[in-house]
Amino acid sequence: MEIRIGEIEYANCTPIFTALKKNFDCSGYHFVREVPSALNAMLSKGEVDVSPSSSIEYGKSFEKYCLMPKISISSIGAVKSVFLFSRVPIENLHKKTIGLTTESDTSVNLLKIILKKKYGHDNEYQRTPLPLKEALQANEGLLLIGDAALKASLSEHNFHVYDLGQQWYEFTGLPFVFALWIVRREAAAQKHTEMLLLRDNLLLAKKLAYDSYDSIALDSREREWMSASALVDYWKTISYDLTADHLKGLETFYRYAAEMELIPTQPEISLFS
Ligand SMILES: C=C(O[C@@H]1C=C(C(=O)O)C=C[C@H]1O)C(=O)O
Repeated sequence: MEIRIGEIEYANCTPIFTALKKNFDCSGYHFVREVPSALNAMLSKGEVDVSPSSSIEYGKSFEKYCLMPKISISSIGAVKSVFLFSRVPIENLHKKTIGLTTESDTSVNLLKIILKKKYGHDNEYQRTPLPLKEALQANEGLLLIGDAALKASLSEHNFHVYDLGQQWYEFTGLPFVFALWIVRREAAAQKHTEMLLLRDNLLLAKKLAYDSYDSIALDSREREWMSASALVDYWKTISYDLTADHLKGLETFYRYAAEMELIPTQPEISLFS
């Protein structure tokens, strides 16, 4: 049976998907390229079977999902692609309105936790599709993720910039898990053999990717707007693992999210097998 796989259309997903497509038979896979918020919605509705998706999506609806083991999109410190841009220093953002990218579900909640728990701020939030400069005319701050954040950080501007992976690490001393490979339980049951093979292929693809960042960068579509060496640096910054320490970071994130009623309850972690 065919597996429908979500593919985040950001540079952070290029290594794993390139290695998967290059080294394994993908004829039984149908890939859907989208931004994370769209993939979360498709996963929730059953329009894809499995996807790297916002970690908060698992937290919101864990009963209907399980997780691919040993794989994620995380950072241990700075992440380089999840930024709060601000007209004023972060300490002065109390009561200010912050614009939020329409592409994210996890980082918007991470930002709410950081501003509330680390800085003691209360803020208004507003989703906006506007680019950096326009969004910061209407709001005091702006959250961007993924390629838009990478591009904005490479552009010329005079705003204050805060890396949310770094902010989290300073606050908790733990990794931050932005995305998990979330599997719909229904698909895991119906397509069990195929899903087991995908799990094995993915974990091998992760290893192969770690060893071939240079060659993956040379052929990547991101080369149009980012140098190969900057891409390799970026991929080396991201942690694609899901270790006990990552899970500690994830559970800490869920604990804060539940405390702030951003999710209904602390989710149980259940791994696909
Ligand atoms: C590190 C990143 O992690 C992402 C952040 C996500 C979110 O905020 O919901 C979802 C998927 C990841 O791609 C990034 O996109 O820059």
